[in-house]
Amino acid sequence: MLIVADENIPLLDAFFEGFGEIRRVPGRAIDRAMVEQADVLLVRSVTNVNRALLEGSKVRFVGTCTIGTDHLDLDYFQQAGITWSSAPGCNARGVVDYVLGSLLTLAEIEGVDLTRRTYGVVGAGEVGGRLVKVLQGLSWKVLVCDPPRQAAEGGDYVSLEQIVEECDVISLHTPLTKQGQQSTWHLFDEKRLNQLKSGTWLINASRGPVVNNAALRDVLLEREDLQAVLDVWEGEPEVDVALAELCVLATPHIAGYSLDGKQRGTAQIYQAYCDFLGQPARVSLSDLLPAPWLSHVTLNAQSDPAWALAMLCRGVYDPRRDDADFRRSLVGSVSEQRAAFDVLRKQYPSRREIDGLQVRIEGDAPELQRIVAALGATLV
Ligand SMILES: NC(=O)C1=CN([C@@H]2O[C@H](COP(=O)(O)OP(=O)(O)OC[C@H]3O[C@@H](n4cnc5c(N)ncnc54)[C@H](O)[C@@H]3O)[C@@H](O)[C@H]2O)C=CC1
Ligand SMILES: O=C(O)C(=O)[C@H](O)COP(=O)(O)O
Repeated sequence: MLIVADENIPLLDAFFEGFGEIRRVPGRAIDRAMVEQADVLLVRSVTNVNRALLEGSKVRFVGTCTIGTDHLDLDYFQQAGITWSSAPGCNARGVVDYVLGSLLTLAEIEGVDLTRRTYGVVGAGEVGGRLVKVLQGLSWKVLVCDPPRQAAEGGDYVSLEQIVEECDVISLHTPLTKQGQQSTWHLFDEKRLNQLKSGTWLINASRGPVVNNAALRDVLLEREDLQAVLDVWEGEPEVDVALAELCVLATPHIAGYSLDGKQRGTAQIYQAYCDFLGQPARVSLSDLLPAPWLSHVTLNAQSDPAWALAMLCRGVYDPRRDDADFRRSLVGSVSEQRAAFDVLRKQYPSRREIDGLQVRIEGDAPELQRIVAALGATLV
């Protein structure tokens, strides 16, 4: 049995060595010849898996250790009888932590009180839903736009127009879709970007083409009042360097790159593969994840709540380092810049999730308790 796998999938041996030969290959280089004799193909977001890649191969199971599925041709899988799985929610918390870190940076630069802003979350699934919970837990005002969920379940959702009209901060968490009424390709096009109210912060950690990058660059050049944070780019690994330079934070698609999230992705695909084979899972992620570098924090009850929020978030993850590393890579030729994008992702440092923290508060401090609970950390 042959498993062809993206070399950037962590814990491949720990989870898959019992099933057969594992052949590790660079994700962007995977081609027909590489998969022809494979029974199982394990990928990340950088490999387009479609008829052109798989037709004539032995592949019967495709797993992507990611949340997004826009690189998979699911219609073809169905026609060809190929079982597939993604890893829903695996790195959602990492993205939430990225957004929190971005908000802290924006607030510092702009001299703004985060408690007084109105937040718009577009797409309220695994990522957006968790982000909404955190923001609401902090008692910040949040509007949520998710037309598919609104149509399916009803509930307290608003239109995208209302988000654009009323929100000071807009964070995008939709999948990338190109068809249908709720298509998200260029959801933020030139027209919508021009409608953003004065002083809006726009954060995109979903997929690059959800925002028209060329239009965003032009709008940012025109309007100094707007601030953008981009983790994902149209055409990545190539990025519009001029656009990156206009962003407050620019990062190479690492919002979800917590160690926990990446390893969870592999574990979920392992579980899906065991289900496909009809056999019990024998390997458990909890036995494999290392202890976090920072696990216990003690706060004095007199701590300033804004300081405590920033300290707890940044103690675990601060996107400014990723931004600095990325900016240093935006030099040289296009091919050097493309290579650097992938190297930064491949060599990404170990990063954990904020909700893994255990926080002790010395004394009675309801406001601090609320912050700890909102972050999903454990009060001990
Ligand atoms: N930057 C990064 O590192 C990461 C990026 N992602 C991206 O984030 C996306 C969202 O992730 P999840 O929340 O886990 O996905 P999800 O599938 O759980 O939720 C997506 C939500 O978006 C909603 N939606 C779809 N079309 C919409 C539209 N036109 N307007 C508003 N809402 C719409 C859906 O109804 C759903 O509730 C993924 O598809 C992936 O592309 C995910 C993980 C990491
Ligand atoms: O899970 C997703 O969806 C993501 O965007 C991942 O963070 C992408 O990571 P790679 O698969 O590109 O390594």
